[in-house]
Amino acid sequence: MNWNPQAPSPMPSHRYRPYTDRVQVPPTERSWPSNRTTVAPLWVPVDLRDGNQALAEPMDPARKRRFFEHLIAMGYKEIEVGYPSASQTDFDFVRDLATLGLVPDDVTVVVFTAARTDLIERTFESVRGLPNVVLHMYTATAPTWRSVVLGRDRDELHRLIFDAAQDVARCGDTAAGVRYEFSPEVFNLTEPDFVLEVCNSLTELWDACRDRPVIHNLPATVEIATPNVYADQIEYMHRHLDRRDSVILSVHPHNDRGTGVAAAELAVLAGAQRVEGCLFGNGERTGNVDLVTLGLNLHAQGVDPMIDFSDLDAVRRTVEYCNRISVHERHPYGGDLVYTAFSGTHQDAIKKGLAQHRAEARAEGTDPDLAPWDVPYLPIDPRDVGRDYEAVIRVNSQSGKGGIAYLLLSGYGIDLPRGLQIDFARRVQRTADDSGAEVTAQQLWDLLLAEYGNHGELARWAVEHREDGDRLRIEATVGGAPVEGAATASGPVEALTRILSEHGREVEVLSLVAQSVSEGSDGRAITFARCRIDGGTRWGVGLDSSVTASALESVLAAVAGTA
Ligand SMILES: CC(=O)SCCNC(=O)CCNC(=O)[C@H](O)C(C)(C)COP(=O)(O)OP(=O)(O)OC[C@H]1O[C@@H](n2cnc3c(N)ncnc32)[C@H](O)[C@@H]1OP(=O)(O)O
Ligand SMILES: CC(C)C(=O)C(=O)O
Repeated sequence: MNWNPQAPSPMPSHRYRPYTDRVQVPPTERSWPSNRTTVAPLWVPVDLRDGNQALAEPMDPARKRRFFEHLIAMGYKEIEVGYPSASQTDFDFVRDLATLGLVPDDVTVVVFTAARTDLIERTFESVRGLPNVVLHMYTATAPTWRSVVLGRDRDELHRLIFDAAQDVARCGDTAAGVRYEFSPEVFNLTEPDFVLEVCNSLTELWDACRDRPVIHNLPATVEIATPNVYADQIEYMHRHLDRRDSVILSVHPHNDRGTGVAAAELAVLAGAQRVEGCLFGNGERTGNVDLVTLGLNLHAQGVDPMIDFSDLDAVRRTVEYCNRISVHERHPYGGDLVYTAFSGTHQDAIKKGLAQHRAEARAEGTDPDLAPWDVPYLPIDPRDVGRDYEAVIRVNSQSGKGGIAYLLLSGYGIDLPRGLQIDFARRVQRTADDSGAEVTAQQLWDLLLAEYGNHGELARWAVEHREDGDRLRIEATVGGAPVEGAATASGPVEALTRILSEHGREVEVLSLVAQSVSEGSDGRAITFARCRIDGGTRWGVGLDSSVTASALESVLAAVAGTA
């Protein structure tokens, strides 16, 4: 129940206006809701500029270089490398890229500048010698920025931008592979007709053509509305920008409302061809849109992101090292916990799903890593991004038999019989509840043996195969009482039950399952015995290098457990 609507609210929400009062959303014929994304847009990481300017400690040259090289290795083809007129570090970094030949031929570097002659000239100085360059000029265009920050009306601001664009055209040697980008900063709060007026004038001034298109980058500098509103704004520009085939329509969402990814995805449906963002969503305030999530969202829909995410942990380590900001455990695709289930029903479903996936791949003769994926609760196969199944299931007090069985199977190669899974899960839950902590595979193994195992009951044994059956001779203790004797039966386990009967212990072996243990067991056998004893049923587990001894021990352990 919400608080009493008559009482004063603790939240001063009345201070804020709905976006409908602030944004002019143009009337638009809207086709984006029924569009589908079937190819990846051009991704442009801006970590070295927008991400970097948001860091408490901007990257030093070594970090910048490591980040840049990782972006290249991942396959990014256009990379914003800095704001070279703003700092000597950025200027020197761009010069290093040029003089040390660090930029592959198929990669374009983007350099960022404000619309000021001195800054533009300095920016061009920084890129001398680089073959493929985009000069990216920006100016805020939204009403509040015009009046409060820049002190210019629409016409005056248009003049400022146009003059600076002329400087760009004067300094830029287009023959030498320089292209131009313009960002009307805070596009999402700017009147659409003003954006069109400014952008179209630059398209003409810079003489955009199909072979040398201009980039108009339309930022949601501060996210203020739901993503569908941004999509409407982008579709309107997509439909109305002049020389559309000579313009690359780019978007640059931020994440103030937590919907940066959705905004970018809908903007692409609405006609955007290029997306600027940062890996794992670093950037001003709540960050730029996250290029990792965007890329892997496409991957999860069967669309090649055209970026190599196959070692996502290495990407994450680089980003964390360079930004000095850690990636959250729940971060989509890259967080430590995102392929891990603790809860029982999820674990059960994943375990069944993985088993079915493997079985189907085997039946089709397909590599499981390449076979179609449809495993409950796992939108993608963790192995696609270099994660292992080991971490998929972890056990705590919320877990059930499926997860426990999965850990023992993956850790020790043993497949607990279903009845034992149910019985053991109750005991594990008690232990986890008591400690409040996670239970590892090793702890489960120890607990299994402690709860059901043999504890030195079988001191000596021998089986003689004879005409009339197997003759078993044993010396053992059960619940502290000695059990010694011999009996002949069709097998050693039946003979054991006869010896036990002679000692006053009636035991019926209901099932016996023997397996070999994989992990660090020196080829040991494990046997799970389900026995009816004194009117109840009880599980026993035997572990031994001999299969026969492990079977005998499992029965003795079941009897000892009831003593
Ligand atoms: C949304 C974004 O991410 S935008 C990028 C923001 N990034 C940064 O600011 C990081 C680097 N910036 C800097 O190092 C500095 O701001 C510099 C070197 C570029 C300029 O420094 P300064 O000359 O000291 O100016 P300052 O930082 O105070 O900038 C404000 C001035 O630039 C003007 N200005 C702001 N943006 C722009 C623009 N895009 N184009 C032209 N002028 C602009 C302002 O109106 C103001 O002018 P005024 O002094 O006449 O009032
Ligand atoms: C100027 C643009 C590209 C920007 O960084 C922003 O709006 O956030």
